[in-house]
Order: sequence, then structure tokens, then C-alpha cells
Amino acid sequence: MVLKKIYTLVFLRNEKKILLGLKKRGFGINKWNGFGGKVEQNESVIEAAIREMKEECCVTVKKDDLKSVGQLEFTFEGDPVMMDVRVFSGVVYYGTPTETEEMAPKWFTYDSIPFDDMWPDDRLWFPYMLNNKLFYGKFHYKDLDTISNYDIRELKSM
Ligand SMILES: Cc1cc(-c2ccco2)c2oc(N)nc2c1
Repeated sequence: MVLKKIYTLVFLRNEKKILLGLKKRGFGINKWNGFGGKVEQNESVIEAAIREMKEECCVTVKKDDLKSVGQLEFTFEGDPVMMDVRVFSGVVYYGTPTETEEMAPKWFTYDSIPFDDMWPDDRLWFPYMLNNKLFYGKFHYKDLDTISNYDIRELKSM
């Protein structure tokens, strides 16, 4: 049977900047990323995305304000479980991005995205998101810093 876990990743953006969070603990610690995490058994993907935004940076987003922009599948050498990451983007949010135990939020202009302090796949698929193209990417990690192969393609619809 296919072993996979579903995760969410939310990026709040406007024409000038994108909100990223510095992960303060756990998986991906010390990397800037969107906000998100595991989808629990008792919730939908969109409900998980909304929950994680609230938990990780105290911001409220509404279902209709989140657009599904892509899907990322991550596999790891020696690990049977694939990470199925559903990526969302939105402009409208309520509240003020606030640091939590999990994440330290910060707005970045598009010319200052800290790719050297992000997951190595980000520099490969961010151009699709930033150009408002839908995308589907598959990345195989040899180790947590090294992508051994990948494939990414634009989608016509999600
Ligand atoms: C291997 C990996 C995992 C994640 C992740 C964990 C939880 C949500 O996403 C990533 O996120 C990004 N941007 N690259 C990523 C690589």
C-alpha cells in the first residue's frame, strides 16, 4: 500500500511581498517556509491549512480566500513514507502575523527571498508560484540537504 502523509503549506502574498516563517523547532528547524503542517484524520486539507495558520502565526484566513496553487511530493532515501504537500496562496487575512513557539513570521520582498535558508526545492518551484502558474513537483531527497532528482511541471488546472 502507498504510505503517504498529507501536509499543508500556506503563503500569504501581495504585489510587493510574501510572508514566510522561520521554523523554531522540529522538522525543518531554522528554515524559512510557508505555514502549515500535518493534516489530521478528522479534518479536511483546507481546514488543516486554516488551523495551522492560526496555530503558527495567529493569523486567520478563510476558506474562500485560500487558492490551491500546487502540489509537492517528497520522498526520502530509505524512508517509505511520501510527503504529499498541498500548497495554498492567499492575499486576504485577518489579525497580525505574530511569533509563536513554532514560527517567527517575517515579510520578504520578492527580491530578498532567503533561498539559502530554505528547503533546496523551494528555488525550483517558487518561480511557478510567484508567476501564478499552477504546479506539480516531485522531489527525491538523498539526504535532508540534497535533492537527487526531481520533476516539476505546470498544471492547467488543480
Ligand atoms: C522535504 C520537505 C518538506 C516540506 C514541508 C514540511 C511540512 C510542510 O512542507 C517542505 O516545504 C518546502 N517548502 N520544501 C519542503 C521540503
